[in-house]
Amino acid sequence: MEVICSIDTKCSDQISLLLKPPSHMQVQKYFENLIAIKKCQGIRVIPNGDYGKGVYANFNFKEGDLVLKDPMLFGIQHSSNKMDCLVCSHCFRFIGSVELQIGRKLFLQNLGDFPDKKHEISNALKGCSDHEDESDIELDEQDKEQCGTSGLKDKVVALPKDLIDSLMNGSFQLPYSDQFQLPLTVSCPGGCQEAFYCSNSCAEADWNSYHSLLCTGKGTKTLSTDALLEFIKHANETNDIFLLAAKVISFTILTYRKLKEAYLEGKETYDGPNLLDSCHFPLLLKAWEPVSMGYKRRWWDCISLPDDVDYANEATFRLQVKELAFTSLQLLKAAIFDPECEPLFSLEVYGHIIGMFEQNNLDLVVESPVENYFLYIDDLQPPEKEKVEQITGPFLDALGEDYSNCCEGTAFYPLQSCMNHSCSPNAKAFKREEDTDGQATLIALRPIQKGEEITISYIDEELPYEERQALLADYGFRCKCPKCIEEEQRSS
Ligand SMILES: C[S@@+](CC[C@H](N)C(=O)[O-])C[C@H]1O[C@@H](n2cnc3c(N)ncnc32)[C@H](O)[C@@H]1O
Repeated sequence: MEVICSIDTKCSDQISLLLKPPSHMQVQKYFENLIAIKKCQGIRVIPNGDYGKGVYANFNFKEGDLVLKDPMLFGIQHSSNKMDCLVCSHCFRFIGSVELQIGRKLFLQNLGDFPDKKHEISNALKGCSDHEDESDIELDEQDKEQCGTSGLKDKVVALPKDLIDSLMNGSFQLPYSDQFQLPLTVSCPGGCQEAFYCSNSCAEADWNSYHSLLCTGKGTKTLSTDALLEFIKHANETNDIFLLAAKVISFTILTYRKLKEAYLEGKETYDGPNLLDSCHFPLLLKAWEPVSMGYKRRWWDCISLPDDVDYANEATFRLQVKELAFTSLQLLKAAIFDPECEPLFSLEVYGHIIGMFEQNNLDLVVESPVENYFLYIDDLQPPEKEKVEQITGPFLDALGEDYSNCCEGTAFYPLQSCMNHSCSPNAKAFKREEDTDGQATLIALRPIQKGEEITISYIDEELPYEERQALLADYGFRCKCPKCIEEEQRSS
């Protein structure tokens, strides 16, 4: 059965305007401004290259030079990764302390069902924060029994619960951990126990940009916390890309409200015809501008067919994806709907937002300081190394193989997402030692001359030709880079 979203019909004119690709002039102006603000003068975005817009060198770069640091516009840590790493919900830097990271992971891996344990987690964070946490919820008897003593996964070694607690509350310090200091945790200003930050400025920026509408705490600006919790639960159980789409919608609504306030105070003007006086639609278009620049296709049209779905069932699969998006959208609408921003709640817009992440496919990865900590201990000289390992060894054993998982998620980077693909790229995303947050860092793989296009590889470029082309088909193109042309000619 076809999915019908009434807003798609009701707001069709505004939706067309929101989804219309920006003109070359708009692209040029937007990126010139962004590059000036971000002070990344080494690049230019040119709107009308061979494959739409692309990024070009504005300087000569040597091999290994930093080409660009690109702060994300929207990002999420994967729900499944939240158990492994405690990171700032805004910049994705690791927070607390090495002890907290280790203790929290041991604590959570023994609790089992993570999403339902937020009170316990919050309680556990007491003493590792620069804020007094008001929550005084106690673990129930079953949890107390489980934690650190039973219910442990295979291969990992049990540690006493008191020891895990003392790691988390800061009363136990691991040797040499002062060499790996992390920012203290700052709680969410809305009082939820989901978001934590590395600084007040990150907490404030996140609140003002997205989180005030998506917070489940007492200070939230959401319409219904229950509806929001339902939306989050659905996303966690199906696809956490919906959480990222919710951030985009929340960002646009909050930006629209700020623009409207400034407009009503006479501080903001807008050009062009006033399409809908009551909702200041041109202001909504302006709030949407950063999103309008991202390359987009409808999610259910562009998502690749999973290996276990037969081509004969493709139409059914795409319809199921559309239905899933519709269910998610209805839950989000119940939580944060704003009638002045109604077109944002159309399935057409929601599908394109999610499709934007699908087409740009930019991984968010931040290395864990826990890995560096254990590497440092491993590099100590005897007899100090043996002495220290007597203390750290049991923790390493208890953590098991995944002792140093990175922070992993999905993000949208405004400049990196303008970079076209090459199977023989001249730049790549690469985190240096000093890159400890979620910004994208692009490094030159070989000398790049001023005026040359800067390309990255969207896939593993070492794969054989046919496999590369199959993976790139998900992005809607066959690669015609020199390496592909040469390999194609050789095989024919
Ligand atoms: C992340 S965007 C890159 C920016 C894009 N050119 C734009 O105009 O916004 C990815 C899309 O760019 C196009 N693209 C990127 N690299 C390409 C290539 N080597 N050949 C053909 N199209 C490419 C494809 O349409 C792809 O889905």
